[in-house]
Amino acid sequence: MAQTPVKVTVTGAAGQIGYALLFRIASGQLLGADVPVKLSLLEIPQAVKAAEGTAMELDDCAFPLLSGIEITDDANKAFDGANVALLVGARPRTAGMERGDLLQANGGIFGPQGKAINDHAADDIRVLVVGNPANTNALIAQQSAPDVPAERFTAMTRLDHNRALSQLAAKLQVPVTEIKKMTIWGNHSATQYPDLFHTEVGGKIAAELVDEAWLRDTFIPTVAKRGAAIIEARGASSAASAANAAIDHVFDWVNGTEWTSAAIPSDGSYGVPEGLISSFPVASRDGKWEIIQGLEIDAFSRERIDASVRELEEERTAVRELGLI
Ligand SMILES: NC(=O)c1ccc[n+]([C@@H]2O[C@H](COP(=O)([O-])OP(=O)(O)OC[C@H]3O[C@@H](n4cnc5c(N)ncnc54)[C@H](O)[C@@H]3O)[C@@H](O)[C@H]2O)c1
Ligand SMILES: O=C(O)C[C@H](O)C(=O)O
Repeated sequence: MAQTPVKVTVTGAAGQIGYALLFRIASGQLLGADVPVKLSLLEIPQAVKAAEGTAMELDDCAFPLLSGIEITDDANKAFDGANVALLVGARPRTAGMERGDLLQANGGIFGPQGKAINDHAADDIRVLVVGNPANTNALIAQQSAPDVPAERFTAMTRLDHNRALSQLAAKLQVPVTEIKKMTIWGNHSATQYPDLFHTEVGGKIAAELVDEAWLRDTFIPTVAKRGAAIIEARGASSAASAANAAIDHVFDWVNGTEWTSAAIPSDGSYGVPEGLISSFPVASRDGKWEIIQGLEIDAFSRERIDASVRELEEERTAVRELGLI
């Protein structure tokens, strides 16, 4: 273990996603099987004891790559020297609640955490926001961190991407590995647009392999409302699948990929207003996300991308009015 450990800060570490995430980070799945990590767990004071319990279990795994664990309720300490920040801690949506209801409840968490990242994180900090409403929480954190390059703040739509892969694979009876170029556009919400017009299966465009009614009336709503369906079925929001998607997002960001979905700050591509943190088809090269350019967007897709982007603009307006950015 010659390499200096990478410091990974996880907020909401005592929560259910935290429990599904931390062991995978410590085992090397977040950054690579040869990269030592140091974990920093941030929790609210009343959950610090539970985080200590999780840390005891992490110790008991004797992970060869885990070089240390810090636990704190102080964001300034938690992000001090952090190279990767996974902002999970937030209030989860419960049955019947829409993401808009969460803006006020969660907005206050992400401003101070963004400031702590700004003031204390390492120069190469990469931030993934998982806590909902993820895109707008990422925007709040980013706006509170003016010294950190804006593109280091991202939000998670990889779970939506993976859900779309799984639904399409089941429909076409193919392994997920045969599906290429899946794309989620927009917000991590029920307005998101999973796009099959650029997705390829065995070299053919997926939208041409399924009938339009299934695409419009089954596939899109099933993927977009999967979070609510999981809450309905489990009585709690998705946890292991969300942790899995966070691992996928950061692994690909650091190690590279030719095509996936991630919510990153818009540069104006595809008519998405600059600055909104919106999901795009992305590649990762040299440790940086790039929006895949040059895709043709037909009227069906345009309408759906625009609807989700409109929702992101409304959320941005709402948090501006609340004084959160
Ligand atoms: N983007 C996605 O795809 C996706 C998927 C699933 C869940 N989520 C979201 O992830 C978030 C966490 O979900 P969960 O199931 O782990 O929730 P949870 O309630 O089990 O855990 C949340 C944890 O965050 C902690 N917390 C609250 N405020 C905090 C703060 N200011 N600083 C540090 N920690 C804080 C709580 O004490 C709790 O331990 C929710 O917002 C949920 O909606 C997002
Ligand atoms: O939908 C939710 O509120 C939970 C989470 O974002 C999910 O997609 O599973």
